Amino acid sequence: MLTAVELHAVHKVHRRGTQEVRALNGVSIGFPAGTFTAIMGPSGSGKSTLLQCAAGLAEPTAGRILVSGEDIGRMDERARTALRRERIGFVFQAFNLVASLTAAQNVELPLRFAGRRPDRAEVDLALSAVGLGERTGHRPSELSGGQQQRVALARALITRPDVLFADEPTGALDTTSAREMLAMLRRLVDQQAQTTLMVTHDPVAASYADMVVFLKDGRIADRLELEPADRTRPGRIAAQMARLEA
Ligand SMILES: Nc1ncnc2c1ncn2[C@@H]1O[C@H](COP(=O)(O)OP(=O)(O)OP(=O)(O)O)[C@@H](O)[C@H]1O
Repeated sequence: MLTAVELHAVHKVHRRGTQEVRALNGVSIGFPAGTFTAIMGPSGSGKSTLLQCAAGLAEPTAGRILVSGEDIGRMDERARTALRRERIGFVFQAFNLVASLTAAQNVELPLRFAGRRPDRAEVDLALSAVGLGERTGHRPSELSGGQQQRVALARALITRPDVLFADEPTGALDTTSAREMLAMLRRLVDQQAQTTLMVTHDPVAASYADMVVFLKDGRIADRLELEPADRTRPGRIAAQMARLEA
């Protein structure tokens, strides 16, 4: 199986004034293409830092990161920008939509940044795929939280990225919208082999993944492989989290 993202002995030290915080402390792991991984761990364990480094949004202090087999540390700034714009999709807890633009214009943005003229049919299709075909002309303030996050998902996927990164994508959603978003992410993996890495605190959200990686103190503390029968059965994941937080 191809590995979409590989981390080799990755360290990340954040400097805050004279203080140093070791957010990642020698993380080595591969994420197979076409799979859905949830990253869990106590607050401050390094989850967001891992995602930011793997996506090329933050630079590791040491170690190597490969995306689709390419070492992103060896890329010049131009290549890294192109990687971020065209081969990586990102969804955040705060939807980060541009308030003055319509849903369709928000989805078009990554294509414009990549220097491509957006194709209206392509944008409409992306919004239909997330169930928003009727709302392409709405502005974010005219959409519910769940709908705004679906616009953000369509925007993240419009460039057909190798990897979709999601940092607490359901953190700001009500239970029903959260389940819809998770089911959508799962379908993308099952039907389009969309490699997905998601940081979450929620064992229910993690239970939609194929694998759960647990971080503690910047290291991988454990992994749990999930069978389809485990989906939406968060008990084992919650128990593992409780052990890590004990
Ligand atoms: N930009 C930064 N500058 C300084 N320290 C940082 C920075 N980003 C993260 N840290 C520190 O690095 C450690 C890991 O942070 P990170 O956000 O990756 O953890 P996390 O597991 O995602 O936490 P949470 O679940 O609370 O979001 C924490 O101690 C955090 O305070």
